Amino acid sequence: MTDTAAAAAAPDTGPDTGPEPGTVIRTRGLTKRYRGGQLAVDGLDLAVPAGSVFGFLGPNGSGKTTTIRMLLGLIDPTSGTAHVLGRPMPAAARTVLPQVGALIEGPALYGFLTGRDNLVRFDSADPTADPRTRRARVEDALDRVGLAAAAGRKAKAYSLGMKQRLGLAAALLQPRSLLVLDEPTNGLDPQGMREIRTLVRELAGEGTTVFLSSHLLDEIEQVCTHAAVMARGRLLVQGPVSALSAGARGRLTVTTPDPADAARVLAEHGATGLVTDGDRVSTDAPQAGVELGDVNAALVRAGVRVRAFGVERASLEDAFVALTGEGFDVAG
Ligand SMILES: Nc1ncnc2c1ncn2[C@@H]1O[C@H](COP(=O)(O)OP(=O)(O)OP(=O)(O)O)[C@@H](O)[C@H]1O
Repeated sequence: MTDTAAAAAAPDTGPDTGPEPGTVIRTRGLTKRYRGGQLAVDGLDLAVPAGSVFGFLGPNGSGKTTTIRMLLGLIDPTSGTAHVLGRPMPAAARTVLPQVGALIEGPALYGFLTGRDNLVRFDSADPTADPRTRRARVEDALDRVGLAAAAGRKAKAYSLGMKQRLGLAAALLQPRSLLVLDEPTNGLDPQGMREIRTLVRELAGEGTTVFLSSHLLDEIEQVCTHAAVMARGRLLVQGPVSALSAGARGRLTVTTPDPADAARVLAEHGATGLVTDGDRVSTDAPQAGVELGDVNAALVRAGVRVRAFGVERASLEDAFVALTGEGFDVAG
């Protein structure tokens, strides 16, 4: 039996506690072991709040695409459950998927057709789409992704960024509650990345929940309200991006012509993680309860000439390093 046949045969109920209100995607113990034995996703408990831009972050091979394929009912989990828009997947795929716009592994476009005609083709393939309003839907979708002016050009002449936007336009032909985008900026130049990020922010502003996978930490920081971090098929952490970054302490940096004295004074005040680099001495940010002004005063009292003094906010990357004890290796 194929995966799809198994999915169709599965009943629309399951041995789990069901969805949660305000949660657009909920998985419990979601696990996928491929036939070759590879454990791609291992006991994933994911909760994506309605209205969030949710970044699904992890190095290549960490299980992001496999998870997305299970969420969309394209492959069956080995065990565990997934609810999307409150319904179990893959059992409820037929009712759920029309409300979900998805862009995975690049859009399937006909290069010899214009951008507009590609959208007409997508719309015609949708049995629920009224042919009488097709033109308006297509023009509206082109407009939303900023391709109205280029709509009459053949898709093969489009840049990679334009092709991605055309794929998004196809996903937006119908109103969607949820957009699922697998590495939407992969392979794009900085301008193309900016276009996609702007579009994602706009869509989120209109109330669409966006679930996007990425291996780029700064991308997640720039566009996402929430994030989950995957490594080797397991979920390391999830939550609001601000809370994830806050989990890491940030760094206190002192710029001074007297770095050796500064390092000594900071060490005497219990600083950890001391690093001296030329005229900059940095340490882990002091624990809560330590008054930064006191640290600065101690430096000055000891004769250290302080040129600059400040705490740099922790980034998501700091949080990731703190969590895993290793850098974020995109090569996986
Ligand atoms: N069809 C398959 N059969 C066997 N193993 C697979 C299959 N698809 C993926 N894998 C393996 O499962 C693991 C997770 O892959 P997956 O593609 O889900 O990761 P990813 O985080 O999306 O990475 P990428 O960004 O490279 O797609 C990898 O070790 C991969 O080699």
